[in-house]
Amino acid sequence: MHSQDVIERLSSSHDFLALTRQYPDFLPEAQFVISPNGHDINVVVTDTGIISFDPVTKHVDNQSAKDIVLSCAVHGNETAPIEICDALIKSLFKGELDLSHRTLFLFGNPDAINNGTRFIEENMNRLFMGAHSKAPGLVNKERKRAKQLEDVVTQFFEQGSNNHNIHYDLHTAIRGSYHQKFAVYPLLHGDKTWQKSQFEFLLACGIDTVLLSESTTTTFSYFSSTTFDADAFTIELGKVKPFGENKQSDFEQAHNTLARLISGADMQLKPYDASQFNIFTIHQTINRHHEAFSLSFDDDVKNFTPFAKGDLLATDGDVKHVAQQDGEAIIFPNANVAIGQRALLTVVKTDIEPV
Ligand SMILES: O=C(O)CCC(=O)N[C@@H](CCC(=O)O)C(=O)O
Ligand SMILES: [Zn+2]
Repeated sequence: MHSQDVIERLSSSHDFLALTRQYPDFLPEAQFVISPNGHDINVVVTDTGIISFDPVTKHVDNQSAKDIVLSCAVHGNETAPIEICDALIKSLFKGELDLSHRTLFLFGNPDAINNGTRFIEENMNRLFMGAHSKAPGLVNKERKRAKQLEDVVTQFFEQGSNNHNIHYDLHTAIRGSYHQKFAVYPLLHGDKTWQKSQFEFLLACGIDTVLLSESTTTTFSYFSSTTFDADAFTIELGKVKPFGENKQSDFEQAHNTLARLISGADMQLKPYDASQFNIFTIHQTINRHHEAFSLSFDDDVKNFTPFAKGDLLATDGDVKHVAQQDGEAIIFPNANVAIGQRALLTVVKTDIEPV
């Protein structure tokens, strides 16, 4: 495959996901201009799963410019976000969607998409903030890919307007959830504080539940939030399902709101009203340290299930982890994580005043 082949394939099929899945390891760089609505858009394919769209004719002034990263498939089997990004990319090619803001789309882990699994060797969403290169170094494809994604995002934001950086990292959760859609707001540093406008955006996507992280992490959204001052979230849009099994209506609000964001259309946001949100703070992060690790509850127990103070949550070797407060709820329980990794979060309700 040569650059010209990439350009020809995309010009005729508009299907960057298919091209990515056919060539999960490598695509040659390609740069070309499309004018689906008479407005030139500069398209750059950097590699497999990495494509950006830049409006040559600016529709917005510099003060309103946004540089937007939409990533999906950082976990390969989380298909609904892949379908949303795929649809947005096709709409841009076909001219069904206008483009007002530079937008970078990332299909994070093409091999894992094809494999239908969360990852191949290592969970990529623990490899950002340079973790990819810490011991044992760039020893597998996921580590190399995490580094490449960091580099691409760095270049994208550095070449942008630096006016308003945005990164929504789209996921779906392994378990069902009492709150179907929710976002993780990464820890904010310095005088940065939670943004009302972002809560309004989330609500327009159908997300009324937000978990405030209180620790540094090595996730993709934390990387963009911390390094580029981006409004960045991990966004959980529902439950993991294979391709073809996602109910489109469940994702319509998120899809339409992202489309409006990219196109510069009126976002139709409702003014922030705290009573419309469930806001939690992350209370315990329970990592697995022993081979013998078990959760105290079944696989069908949903995210946000509350426990009573003293209830056993997990046993890690000889250590027993219990709920420390009444109503402490579980998130992302997974007994099968690698040793040293996060096996469970707990959250408790909180109130905040975003600005
Ligand atoms: O459902 C699960 O157990 C995991 C869903 C998922 O992939 N969640 C992200 C959250 C990242 C964050 O904390 O910002 C992850 O575990 O990577
Ligand atoms: Zn995920």
